Amino acid sequence: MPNHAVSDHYIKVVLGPIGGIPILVPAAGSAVAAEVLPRLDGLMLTGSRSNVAPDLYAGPPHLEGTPEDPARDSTTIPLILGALERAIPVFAICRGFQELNVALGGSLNQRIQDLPGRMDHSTPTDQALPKVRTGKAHAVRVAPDGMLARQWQGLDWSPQAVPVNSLHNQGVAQLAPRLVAEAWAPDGTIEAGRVEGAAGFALGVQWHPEYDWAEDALSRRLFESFGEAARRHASKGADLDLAATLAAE
Ligand SMILES: N[C@@H](CCC(=O)NCCCC(=O)O)C(=O)O
Repeated sequence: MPNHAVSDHYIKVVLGPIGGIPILVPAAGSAVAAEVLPRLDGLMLTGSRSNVAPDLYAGPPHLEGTPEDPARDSTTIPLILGALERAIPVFAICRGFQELNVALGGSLNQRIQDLPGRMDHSTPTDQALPKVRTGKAHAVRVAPDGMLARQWQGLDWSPQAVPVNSLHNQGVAQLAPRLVAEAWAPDGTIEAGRVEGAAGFALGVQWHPEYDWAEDALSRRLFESFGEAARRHASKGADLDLAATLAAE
């Protein structure tokens, strides 16, 4: 029986540092996306073992057995484009970052570990020790004047080496025109990007800050900033509603 589900890590991070109420959007297509968007203060795109369909970025077919989720693709791509159009804050994590890149016209490498000179960014899902799967796997270099650097002002960190976890086989091949790279792995894999010209918070990361925000101040700050952006967006909506009510009187 197919299910629409999300890891409890995402529920906890919304209720925790984001300070919001999590609403799960079912992977039920563009019609649902259109109905849900006006009701959202922020859009967080979660990770998943499934992969964005290659025909969405003119890529080659996946290797046999590569998990896909076309129902999710048909929901998240319209959600992303609609959220950016409405200046709804967007925080895209792992598969979410890949969807953001594809939605804006970019493409993906399907198995980074098979590319010359590249690392293996995946973490075997059969490993019993959670820390091995969700612990820090490599460092990323961060743009010293970008959005990540602005979020992390005042915290103890170095743009040369920010440790992150790594649970992905795929990654950015061609960066979308509206995306600006914010972080890179040692092998050059783009690990984060912001949407140029976005009216609000619009960031994607290839790693999983939802796994370690309780002990990692940099991870926690990203969610806090996203929550602040969502509340700003909500208050603008409330102001518009009030203005419309007053105008109608
Ligand atoms: N399938 C894509 C995206 C990877 C991703 O979102 N991983 C999260 C997995 C969650 C978990 O296993 O704990 C890729 O492989 O690049």
